[in-house]
Amino acid sequence: MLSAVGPPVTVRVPAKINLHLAVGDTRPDGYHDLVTVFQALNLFDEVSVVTAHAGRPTGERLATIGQGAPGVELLGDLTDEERDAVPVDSSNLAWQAAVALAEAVGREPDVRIGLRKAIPVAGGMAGGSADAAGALLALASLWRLDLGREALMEIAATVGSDVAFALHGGTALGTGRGESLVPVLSRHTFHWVVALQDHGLSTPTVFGELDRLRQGADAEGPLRRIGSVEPVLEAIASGEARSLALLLGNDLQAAAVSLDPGLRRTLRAGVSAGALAGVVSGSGPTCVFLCTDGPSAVRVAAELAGAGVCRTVRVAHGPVPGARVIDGDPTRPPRGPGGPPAGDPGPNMYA
Ligand SMILES: C[C@](O)(CO)[C@H](O)COP(=O)(O)OP(=O)(O)OC[C@H]1O[C@@H](n2ccc(N)nc2=O)[C@H](O)[C@@H]1O
Ligand SMILES: Nc1ncnc2c1ncn2[C@@H]1O[C@H](COP(=O)(O)OP(=O)(O)OP(=O)(O)O)[C@@H](O)[C@H]1O
Repeated sequence: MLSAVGPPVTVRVPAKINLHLAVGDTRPDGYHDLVTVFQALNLFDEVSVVTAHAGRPTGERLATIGQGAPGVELLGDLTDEERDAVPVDSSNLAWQAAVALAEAVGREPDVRIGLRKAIPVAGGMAGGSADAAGALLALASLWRLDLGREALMEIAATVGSDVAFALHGGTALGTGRGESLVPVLSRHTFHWVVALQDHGLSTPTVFGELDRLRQGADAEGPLRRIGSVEPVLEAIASGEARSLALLLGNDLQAAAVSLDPGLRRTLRAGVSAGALAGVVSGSGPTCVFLCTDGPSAVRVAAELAGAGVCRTVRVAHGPVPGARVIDGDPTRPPRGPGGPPAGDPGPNMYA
């Protein structure tokens, strides 16, 4: 186990889905203006940070596990494919967040970051962005920074377009690149089935494919774009799953399906299994299916799991809060005698 200076701080951070994702044309900076409705679901990564031994990472390839030098490591029982999909060098988004925060406060990123992942990688649920948000909050606690959430969200926006929402959580209207957020009233719980694939889709590739389809489509008439966001906000406020189901939409879906045609079968199978509606989340390939209630979601998940259209399924609900410190906050007492909350990752990785 790593021997490290001081106790680690652990943050739990949720996955996101997009209930509505309207994509504008390409901006001069290469991004697209978005109007999106994010919702955080109870599918979490955990990010632990601890002060590392002195010494800087050697070049691009950060120190390997066990040496206690600054760097990133993956925790928990991941398959080889999952480990291969997540870089543990300086390109890891949690590390990039640590560097961004360290630069913002004028210190060295002398930390070891441990990631316990449950959010699908490159799945359209902002798994890497969630780890970046988790690292920001955990380090703000470890370093006892007097930074409000607004200041963290500004730094988050420099790391990636989805990182600010991973801090914010709940349900929110995102504009700009997706980093400018306004909370959305959502007092009701919505029940989802999440269909995970055995592969990812590259976000920039999906956006590029949408641009290509839109250019090509001009010859045969414009590619349909999803409608305005106001009805979606009203449906969320009503808590009526059937109303919201009619309004789920994602301009990136056509591009994701163009790159991964099997998603058509997945989307059909979810509705055939009893979901009210399905949509690709973000840049995909994860598909999410809105169900009438919890028991219905369990039934849909069971049927979808056997339909041969995805690697596995999860039953989830939202909204849930954004990134939260769950252990080690030096300014708060440790977790109570009632033992760790459900889903605890087990013994402290740095113990
Ligand atoms: C698809 C969504 O997940 C919807 O929430 C996000 O827009 C993507 O957020 P993200 O993965 O954090 O994206 P970033 O890491 O900021 O950008 C990755 C790449 O996606 C494309 N990108 C991303 C966001 C955006 N508003 N327009 C874009 O065109 C750009 O090619 C960019 O270089
Ligand atoms: N901590 C991390 N966890 C997962 N992927 C990471 C991480 N750091 C870097 N990456 C890289 O970022 C890529 C995108 O990861 P991510 O899981 O955020 O995709 P995504 O869920 O599609 O994101 P989005 O929904 O924002 O498009 C992955 O292919 C992976 O190589």
